Amino acid sequence: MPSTTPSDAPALRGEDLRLAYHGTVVVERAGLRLLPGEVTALIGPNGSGKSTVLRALARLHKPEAGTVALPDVPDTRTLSASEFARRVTLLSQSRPTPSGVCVRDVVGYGRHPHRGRWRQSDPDGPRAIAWAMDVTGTTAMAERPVDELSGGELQRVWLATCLAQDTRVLLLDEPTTYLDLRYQVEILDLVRDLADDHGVAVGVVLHDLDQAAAVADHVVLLRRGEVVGAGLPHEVLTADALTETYGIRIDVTVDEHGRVHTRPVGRHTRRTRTLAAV
Ligand SMILES: Nc1ncnc2c1ncn2[C@@H]1O[C@H](COP(=O)(O)OP(=O)(O)OP(=O)(O)O)[C@@H](O)[C@H]1O
Repeated sequence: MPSTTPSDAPALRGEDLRLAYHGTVVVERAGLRLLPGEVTALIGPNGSGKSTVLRALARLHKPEAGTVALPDVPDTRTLSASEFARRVTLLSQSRPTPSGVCVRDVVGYGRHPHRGRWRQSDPDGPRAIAWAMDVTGTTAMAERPVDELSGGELQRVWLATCLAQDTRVLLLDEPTTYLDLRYQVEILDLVRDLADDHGVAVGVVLHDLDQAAAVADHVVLLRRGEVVGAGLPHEVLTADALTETYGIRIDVTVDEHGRVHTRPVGRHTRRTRTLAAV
């Protein structure tokens, strides 16, 4: 993946998005700007509209109002599916698993937009596929059928498929779901590297607020289909905003490195026992 010069112009922009299912509006006036070389985390409770926004940015959900724009394309609806897929990719929450297809071939699906309708040659394909499999730790399973993989292995294969697509914008819907701790950390490190070293603009939905604070340059907080906070992690992830948004008490601390840590306080939270009480 080539590196590029960082720029202040958004690599992908959603403006004033109104999104609905069967006439029921679930997201209103949402705006989002993904900058090259930066990671933007979308956070918010279940049903707040994160996936719907991400799908709209990926052109998989047609807005009732508003636009999705690339730097040189004011309305991405004017692009063909392949043109758009060469510039933006989405790792969605769930995908049907093809049966009897090996990992290498599934990762190769990511090259479709580069091959065109007549399956022209794709000289960069083998290198892109090998790189995507390498950085996601899927090379060793290249010949295995994907329908035999665990949830976490499959998640890494789908991520490899997105990376093989070699786009400047990467959208990830809960990419750490199913992953054990090691791969959660490795995938988020990879996301950071893609932004830092390759100038990729990343939009990522995360439920883990500490992960969002650690990996993201910007955080966008959604509540009931509205953007209620956007900015640097320590600006958005405040105890008041999180407590109000999630409906439970959430304590927030900022450590000496400026990193935000959140702590939901529920009735299950064990009280600290003092020695005297034992
Ligand atoms: N296919 C659908 N048909 C009708 N309503 C839907 C559909 N998909 C989502 N919704 C509704 O749209 C709203 C936003 O859903 P969305 O999946 O975007 O939320 P989310 O923040 O990603 O949630 P989660 O954290 O649970 O994944 C919810 O009220 C949800 O019930």
